[in-house]
This record gives sequence, structure tokens and C-alpha cells, in this order.
Amino acid sequence: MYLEQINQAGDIKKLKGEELTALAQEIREFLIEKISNTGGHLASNLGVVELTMALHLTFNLPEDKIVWDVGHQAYTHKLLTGRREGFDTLRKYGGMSGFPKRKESDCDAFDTGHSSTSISAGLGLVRAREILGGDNYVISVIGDGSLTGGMAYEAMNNAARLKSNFIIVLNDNNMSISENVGGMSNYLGSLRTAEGYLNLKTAVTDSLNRVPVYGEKIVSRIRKTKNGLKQLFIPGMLFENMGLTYLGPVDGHNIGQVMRALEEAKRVEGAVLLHVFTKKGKGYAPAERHPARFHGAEPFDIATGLPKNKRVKANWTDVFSTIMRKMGDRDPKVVAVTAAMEVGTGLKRFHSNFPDRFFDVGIAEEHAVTFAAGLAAAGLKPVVAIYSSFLQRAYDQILHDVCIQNMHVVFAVDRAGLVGSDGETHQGIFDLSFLSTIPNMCIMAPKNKWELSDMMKFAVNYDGPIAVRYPRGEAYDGLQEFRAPIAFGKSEVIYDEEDIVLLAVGSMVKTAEEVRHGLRERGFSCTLVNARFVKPIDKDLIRELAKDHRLFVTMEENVKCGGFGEHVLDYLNEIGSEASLLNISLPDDYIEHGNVEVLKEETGISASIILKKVMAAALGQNPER
Ligand SMILES: Cc1ncc(C[n+]2csc(CCOP(=O)(O)OP(=O)(O)O)c2C)c(N)n1
Ligand SMILES: CC(=O)[C@@H](O)[C@H](O)COP(=O)(O)O
Ligand SMILES: [Mg+2]
Repeated sequence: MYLEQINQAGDIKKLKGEELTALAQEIREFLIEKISNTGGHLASNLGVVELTMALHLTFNLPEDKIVWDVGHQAYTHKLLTGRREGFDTLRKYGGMSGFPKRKESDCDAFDTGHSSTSISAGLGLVRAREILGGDNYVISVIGDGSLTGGMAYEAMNNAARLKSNFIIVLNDNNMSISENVGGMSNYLGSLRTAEGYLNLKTAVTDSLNRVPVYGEKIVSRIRKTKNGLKQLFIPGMLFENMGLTYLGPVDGHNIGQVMRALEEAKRVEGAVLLHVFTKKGKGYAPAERHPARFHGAEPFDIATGLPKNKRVKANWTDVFSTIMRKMGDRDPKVVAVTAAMEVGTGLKRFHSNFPDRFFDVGIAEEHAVTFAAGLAAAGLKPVVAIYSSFLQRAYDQILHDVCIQNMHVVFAVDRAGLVGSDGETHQGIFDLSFLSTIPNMCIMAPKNKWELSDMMKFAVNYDGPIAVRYPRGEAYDGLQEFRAPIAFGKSEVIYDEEDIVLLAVGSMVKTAEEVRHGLRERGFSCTLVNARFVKPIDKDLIRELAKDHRLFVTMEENVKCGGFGEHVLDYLNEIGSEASLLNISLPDDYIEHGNVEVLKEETGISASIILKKVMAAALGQNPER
């Protein structure tokens, strides 16, 4: 067992030839076995086993810095840097993260999770090396999907002026989560035919090097020339023309070939892009056949590849998917936009039913939003389906391109709230705050699956910017009997009593029901309101409630700062109400990975903790004790 001999960075260098081939096989078996139990990003990781080994064989960690784009493919890197044991707790609360984390290892040079940041971060490390002094290498590893994100181009544009070494490894598996899209993807595809280039180049340099004295000088001069050898053989290369040296393509599953190319890349004085071809899911037939399904896998049976846990109930995304198909049927002006998350956001059905009205723009959230504003300006009804945490990218586009012009763009904000195992970078806990600061924006959150459909219909027939936010996971199917028509800015009173009022947003209505049950068992009288709208808040109702309720309890799966509770408190102050307010929300912090129920407990928004806090507040005690 070679894997057992790898206990820290650099240990891999003790292995040679066939031992490395055997290690690659062991790593694959290990990953398949562990991820089949914990879940995780299997296909991307299986694709980069040899590439990661070659990087670790070529460079010295932690002195040399590898920046992994997105970071979902860093499992082999974790294995090669002494974190084998961590795989039993992968993505569990208190366990090992599924992404690179500086606090987890000094071999993790930069934290990632969102796409297309690696070249910018890597360039920052390079410039810092130039200023502070140092001779370490910096390598950014970016996938072809992540190369559809605008930041990557901003960074390459900037890197073109570099005079010291900066290696960008383009891991091209011809896949994003789904099929990769767009012109760059087509361009990379065309380079597949240029397979012989690196060999040709190596052959030329090798022969020149063999020429005594002059040969070496010529090679050295050619390397230092801006476009080097490439100019002689493949003029007009896109990367070269941008000012980067292009090397490759090479077979990313051939450790020797990748190492030779990396050695070549090390010699370049400037930014160099090494183009590597890999196969997503390599070595596990179900993942090779269905790379998208095994991109982020739930625990699965290794023999069949099928999920271990059968899903019984529909999740929120399924409900969205169904209503989008129905609305697409009914209204030819409804169009759908996704930023590389066709499957995750549930737009696959819309895509197959209305291919001309479906747009996957790549991992380009900023562009997706402004593009949707353009569609709206021409009279279409765009629905932009984006995960809450990825929508953070497009704040200015929402403000500048959609809201100032009061464009009718519908934001279907999926994964809003705690998402669980992806952790800090992916928790969708800021959208209520950042969206509610923007004038003209309307924000809604459904309590159950029927309300999600009703809200989407309302949103599509609204006129202006509007967001519907809903969480990851199983859709709540309780409270079906409460289905009053949606009216702009109006909340829904579910149970009308007095004294205490629970004012809950979206997913927290279910929790509020449990809390109310507990309160009533203990003799408290309690109103339950489904807020429905976070912007605008239902001021008329709040004013009325303030007359016969002494305690308002706002409940939301969003951070406290700038959230729903603060807006309600502000209004209670404005009208001079004497009612007090208990704000149940998430702390002003980043919340790590783990099971959502565990995270709710840890952050104080589980029903049992809320019940205690409400009782304490109702009895005039400090609810935080
Ligand atoms: C800003 C942002 N949008 C969307 C995602 C979701 N996402 C994670 S990985 C991925 C595809 C990445 O494709 P690629 O870079 O080619 O890596 P591969 O999985 O193919 O190795 C996407 C869309 C993200 N992490 N960040
Ligand atoms: C790495 C990444 O950003 C995605 O793969 C993400 O993990 C998907 O999350 P869901 O599982 O919620 O679709
Ligand atoms: Mg890819």
C-alpha cells in the first residue's frame, strides 16, 4: 500500500515509476470508497489524480503555492499533504472541508469555493513574491468550466505584463458541471487537434540543446523572446496573443508528460498557461458515463453507482422546475437564464421543452444578470435561476442594470439559507440583506411547496425586479390549507391570537409552527405570521399586531445584519411601538460545513433553542442566557 506511506507533503517523491502508477490506482479506489459513504465532488477529483501527483512531484510544498480554482478538485492534494484520515469526516460538522482551507493545512495556499478566482489570487501571490523577495513557484489550476468566468480573463489580461514566472494549469476535461458552453469551450476543443505541438517543441529544443555552446544559447534566447517557439509553429494562438506563453496540450493522465511540461513551464519568465487534457470521472465507469451526476455526489452504492438514500419527497428545486415548465407552456415570453447550473437549479426540463428560450451563459453570474436585463428591456420575462451565494457576484449588475431601470427580471434564488456540506463559501445566508438594500427590489420567500409555485407565478406577472428565495433540500409540504392568494407586500396570518407573534420568513415558517406548538403547550398565546414579503415588509399588519402583541419574534435563515428582523425592528421604532422584538437569525459570521440540522442547532435557530429563547423573552429574562 503506497498511499499509507504518504503522510506529509513531499512523501510522494520517494516513489518511482510503477509505484506511482500503483499509487494513482490506490488514490482512485480510496476516493471512490470514501465518497460513496460521505458524498462529495467525485468526478472532478477522479479526473485530476495524475495531474495532482505530477504537481506534487514537480514542486515543493508548502513553499511553492498551488491555488485550486473552485477547490472542489483538491481531494488528491489533501491526500498527498497528510490528510488521509480527514476523509472519514469529509464535509461533516467539525470535520475536513471539501475545499482548500488555509486553516486546515499550510499546503493550502488560498481558500476557494466560488469559481474563476485562482488566476487573480495566484497573480497576487506572484506580485507579493516580487515585492517581498522569494523564489517559490506559484501555480493556479483552473478548469475549462471555470475559464468561462469573467474574472479569469481580467486576471490573464493583468498577468500578461508579468516578467517573473507564473504557471497557470488549464485542466480541460471538456465539462463544466454539465456540458461546458460558449466560444472559449469551442476554442479549447479546436486545440485538441494540436496534440503534437508540445512534442514538436520539445524535440526542437532538445536538438538545439545538443548543439554545443550555441545551441543552448539559442534555446535560452528563444525562451526569453516574447512569443518563443510558438510563433514559429502556431501563430495567432489566443493565449499567446494575450501575452501568455501557451504550452501543450498534454495528456493529464500521463504523469511523466505532465512533469516534463511543468519543468518547461518553470523556465518561462512570465505567465505561462499549460493546457492539460483530462477525463472527468476517470477510472470509475458510472462517473465517466455520468460526470454531471457524479460532480457533486450523494452517498452511493459503488457497484451500481446509484444513490444510497432514495428521495421520497420533492425538493424545492423540483417544484421550481415543474412550475417553470408550466409557465413556459403558458407564456411564450418566459425565458430562463442559468450560470452553468442547469441541473442544480432545475432548469433541465425547461431546456428540453423550450431550447430556444433557455440560456446557459457559463459560470458568469454578472453577465447572466445584465443579459437578463437586456432580455427584459426588449419585453421578455427572464427568470434568472442562481444559487444565493453565487448571486453575491452580481450585486452591482442587480443594482445598476436591473433595479435602477426597474427592469422586470425574476430572480429564482435557490440554496437560500444554510446549504450544509459545502460550508462557508456556499451558505446562502446573505441574500435577504444584500438584496433588501436595493431600491425597487421586491423579495419573497415561500413557506411550502405550493407557495413557491404561487410566488413564481406572481413574480412572472409582476412588473419590476423581484426575487423568490428558497432553500436547498426537501420542500415543506405542510400547511397546505393555508393558500391565500399572494398580494403585493402582504403577509399571511396563519394563526391569530395575541401576546406573542412569531413573524417567520420562508423556511422558518415550518420551524415557527413547532415553536408555537411548544409555546401553547406551556400556556402562551401566540400568533403565527408567514411574512411572505421581506421587501416591502407588511407595515399595515405590523402596526395592527403591535396593538395586542407585546413580543415580536422575527425568524429568518439569513444573517442578522441587514436582515428581515432589523427591518421590522426599525419599523416598530418608527411607529413608537412599545412591543419588544426578539430577532432569530444567523450570527454575523461565516458558517462552516456540516449537516443543516446540526448547523441550525449550533447557530441557535433550531425549534428547541428558539422555544427557550422566546420563553425567556416572554418572561422578561435575557433570551441569550
Ligand atoms: C461563482 C460560481 N458559480 C458556480 C459555481 C458552481 N460550480 C462549481 S464547479 C463548477 C464547474 C466547474 O467546471 P470546471 O472548472 O471545468 O471543473 P471540473 O469540475 O470540470 O473539474 C460550477 C459551475 C461555483 N462554484 N462558483
Ligand atoms: C463546487 C460547487 O460549487 C458545486 O458543485 C456545489 O457544490 C453544488 O452544490 P449543490 O450540491 O447544492 O448543487
Ligand atoms: Mg471541466
